[in-house]
Amino acid sequence: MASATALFYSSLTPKPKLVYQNSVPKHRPSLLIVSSATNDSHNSAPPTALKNRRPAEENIRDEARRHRLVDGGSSSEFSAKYVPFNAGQYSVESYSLDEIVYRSNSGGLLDVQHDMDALKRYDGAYWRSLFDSRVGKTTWPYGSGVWSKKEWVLPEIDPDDIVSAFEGNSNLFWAERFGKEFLNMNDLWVKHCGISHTGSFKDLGMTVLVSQVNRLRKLNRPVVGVGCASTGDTSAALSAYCASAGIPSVVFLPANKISMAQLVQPIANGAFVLSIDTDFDGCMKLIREVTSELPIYLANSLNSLRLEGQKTAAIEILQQFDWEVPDWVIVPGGNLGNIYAFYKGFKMCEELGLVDRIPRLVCAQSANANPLYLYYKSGWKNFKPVTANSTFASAIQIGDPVSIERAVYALKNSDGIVAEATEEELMDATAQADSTGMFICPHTGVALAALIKLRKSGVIGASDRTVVVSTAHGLKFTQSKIDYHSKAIDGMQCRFANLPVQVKNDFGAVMDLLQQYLKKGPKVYESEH
Ligand SMILES: Cc1ncc(COP(=O)(O)O)c(C=O)c1O
Ligand SMILES: N[C@@H](CCOP(=O)(O)O)C(=O)O
Repeated sequence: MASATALFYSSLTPKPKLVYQNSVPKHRPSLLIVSSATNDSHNSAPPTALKNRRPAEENIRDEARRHRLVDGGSSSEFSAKYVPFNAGQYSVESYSLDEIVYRSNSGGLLDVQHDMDALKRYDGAYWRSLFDSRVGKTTWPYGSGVWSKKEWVLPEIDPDDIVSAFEGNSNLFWAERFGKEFLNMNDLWVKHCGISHTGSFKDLGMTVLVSQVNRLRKLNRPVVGVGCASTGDTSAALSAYCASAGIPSVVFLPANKISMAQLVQPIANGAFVLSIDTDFDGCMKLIREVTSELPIYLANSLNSLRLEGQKTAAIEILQQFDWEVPDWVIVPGGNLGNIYAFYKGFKMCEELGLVDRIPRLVCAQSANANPLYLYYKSGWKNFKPVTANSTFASAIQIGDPVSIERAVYALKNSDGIVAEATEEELMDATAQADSTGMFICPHTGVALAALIKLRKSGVIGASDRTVVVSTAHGLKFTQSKIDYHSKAIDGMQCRFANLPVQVKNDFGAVMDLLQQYLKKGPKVYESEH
């Protein structure tokens, strides 16, 4: 006799439930019908078959390979190639991703163009289900937030060539107290891209670039090592991913302009580290010259491969809101690849029917390194690189951003805005965020300071759903926090400083202090110190 549960399920209109399995049936990427429950999670039946644990002698890469072999190989029905950035429909220039090319014939930027017609053979609901089905698994390579979107990233790479730390899937933090206390907002979110393998969003792009390098080396292309110029985070990601794949890495750092934590990352990961007596823009110029002479592959975001990984953070945000589109996304900008990556991720989701619009983008710059802001203020009339001044947001101390055209394109096509923040504004915003339980980097402080201004001017409304992209981990920037909280910054009030109180090793003295603190109330006590 049928059980009560079976009768209950049989009374529901059966709709195929799509569940991811790591085998990839040809012409139907990575989806398998395993039960006939409805898609409504309240009504869904438990899966009918339990998966067997893989044999002890097999690792997750082997397991994925075995499944591909059973399913008849891993040939992809999707593809991508390099084209000149924003070339227009009549351009025929294109390059295979297996070529080593960073610039178009005319010297312009490149973009990775996907075969959208092939992707459009599946509807938005299909892609949403596919991506959702891969979250939270350890299946190679889909346990990564980047590679869980493989068909939209590098569709043709063999999973065996992928170098991944299961990056991505970062926390989308509801900034409840910060929103309520400082901005009268209740739908404010911080996408913590810096809570990641090497502590910044660069991991998202670097897994893609280093995986492609791994493939190029297996194809015997002339790539002896990989190199970048860096303000600290790109070099950390590059050296870690290269070390994990056994590929040599070379990093050019502006001497004395990056944090100690960032400097030690490539050193520890065994990179060849050159500390050069110039700024980031000087290092960038040098690495471009060097990589055009030597078989060292360029890993900066001038290389459009990086942006394919970085764009998955945008897809993830939509996914985390159950495919509802936020009103605003605020991104700190330096070399300006990331703002375009976000635009591209959102735009692909719109074009492929996962969502019906894209959010408005805000790019936030430090006032000490603000070439995009100045360009925006000129009505996009007059772009001039600047010499970037020193800023606590040291990773965006960039005066001649390589992706300027990409950023302008992203902002114009998303009804976007550019904002800037002074040193005091960005450090205050950082301290305010930290006082509500975050521990953010100064670049995220730039983005929050921009948000504070846009809220005050009424551009962003109290109930607008807003996402601030946090780009690095605060632990990389502890010196700036120490300077702020010890009020050791010339000309800065440090209004939100929380000074430690020195007290002798004496019970009475400690009790006196605590009683004062409790009597006055923590808030009053803090503002007096
Ligand atoms: C922590 C951090 N935030 C923001 C940025 C800016 O990103 P992009 O250069 O893509 O504009 C960078 C690097 O430039 C960074 O390292
Ligand atoms: N902040 C970056 C600067 C270089 O940016 P990239 O995205 O072009 O590599 C860094 O951390 O080096």
